[in-house]
Amino acid sequence: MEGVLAAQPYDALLLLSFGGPEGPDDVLPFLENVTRGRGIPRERLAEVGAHYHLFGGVSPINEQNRTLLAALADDFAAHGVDLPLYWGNRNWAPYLTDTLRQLVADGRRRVLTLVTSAYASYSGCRQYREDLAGALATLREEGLEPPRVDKLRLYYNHPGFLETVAEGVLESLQRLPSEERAGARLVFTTHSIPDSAADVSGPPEGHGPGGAYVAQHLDAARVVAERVAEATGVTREWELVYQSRSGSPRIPWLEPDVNDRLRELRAKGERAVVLVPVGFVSDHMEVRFDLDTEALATADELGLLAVRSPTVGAHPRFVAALRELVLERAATERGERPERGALGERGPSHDVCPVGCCAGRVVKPAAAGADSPFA
Ligand SMILES: CC1=C(CCC(=O)O)c2cc3nc(cc4[nH]c(cc5[nH]c(cc1n2)c(C)c5CCC(=O)O)c(CCC(=O)O)c4C)C(CCC(=O)O)=C3C
Ligand SMILES: [Fe+2]
Repeated sequence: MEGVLAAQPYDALLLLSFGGPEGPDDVLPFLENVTRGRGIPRERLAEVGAHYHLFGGVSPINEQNRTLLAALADDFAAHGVDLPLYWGNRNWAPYLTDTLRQLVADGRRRVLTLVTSAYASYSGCRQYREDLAGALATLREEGLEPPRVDKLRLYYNHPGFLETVAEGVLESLQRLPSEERAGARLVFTTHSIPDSAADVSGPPEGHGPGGAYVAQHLDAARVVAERVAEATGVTREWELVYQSRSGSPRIPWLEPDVNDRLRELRAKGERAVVLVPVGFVSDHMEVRFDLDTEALATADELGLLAVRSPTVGAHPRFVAALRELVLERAATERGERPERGALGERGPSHDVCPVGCCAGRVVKPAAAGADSPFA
């Protein structure tokens, strides 16, 4: 038992996520929320709306977050961690601003935030910090005293994340016919983002082609590939590809696209692949549609054997990792020097985003970082 002091000085953990529609009528307003003020072509919106309608207008992401919260609550209780859990989203109810009002009403003054993105990028890191700043500013305008808000370090290279991904790959290999297993390649996937966003992802000293976004994914993929090689005794080829591109076709985004790459691999005579969505933390729409529906259909047409390995979701080892990260940060805030687990070559990420980290196209206030206008 870690004991009730373990999470001090924090008095709440806030799960901050993307949000998704919960029925057909929600799809369009949700997409309008997502794309407000961004240059997403109308046709792309209609196309993405159709993906949601294929699933009854329901994104799996909200249910996955409810499951994660329940698993965190159980894990915390089992380890004597007394930290109330809250949940707010960027694009759909429960909206972040409403959740922060509730936190204040409940008397919470020191909040630690866990976002459902494991890597550095504008969309996965700074934009969530901007969401926090916007919500805190609203509270202040309403005459409420905003709580102090911190954000957990990026967890893409935490042992409990990467070991869970590797275990999923090993299970997935078992789903291939035994004679195809040894030859199967690992095709890691993540969300494509504009090259210009990738280049400025992470702290300024790492800005340059691909930035921290690409470097972190390559580091994570390498660790997983090595674990799988050790466990199977087979060193197989691996690579990182991209999916879910949107935006104007004239603007360069990270490539190759997973579907294009599957075609090339088949043309080169490859027979089997494991698609590893290492860039995502749950089987939300980008996984269910862009991989399970579209990429697996591409593979099928090509006569390429393909299986998709699981995301970490609410796997107990990942949930334990989140608890470890919370306790680590709490200890750091108390002035202790806790162990900070990290696999791969890049070491543990910073606790506090420096100025210029994951820069956006325009400078907006962002909370929970060195440039936060809030305490
Ligand atoms: C890096 C990244 C992550 C991973 C990190 C993280 O998890 O945060 C992520 C996650 C997600 N993205 C999601 C959905 C969407 N993303 C869109 C648009 C965009 N994503 C981008 C990047 C990312 N997105 C970018 C650069 C755009 C272009 C517009 C813009 O600059 O903002 C659009 C608009 C239509 C379209 O263009 O596809 C939608 C509907 C959902 C929910 C899925 C569900 O409902 O289950 C999730 C978890
Ligand atoms: Fe997205």
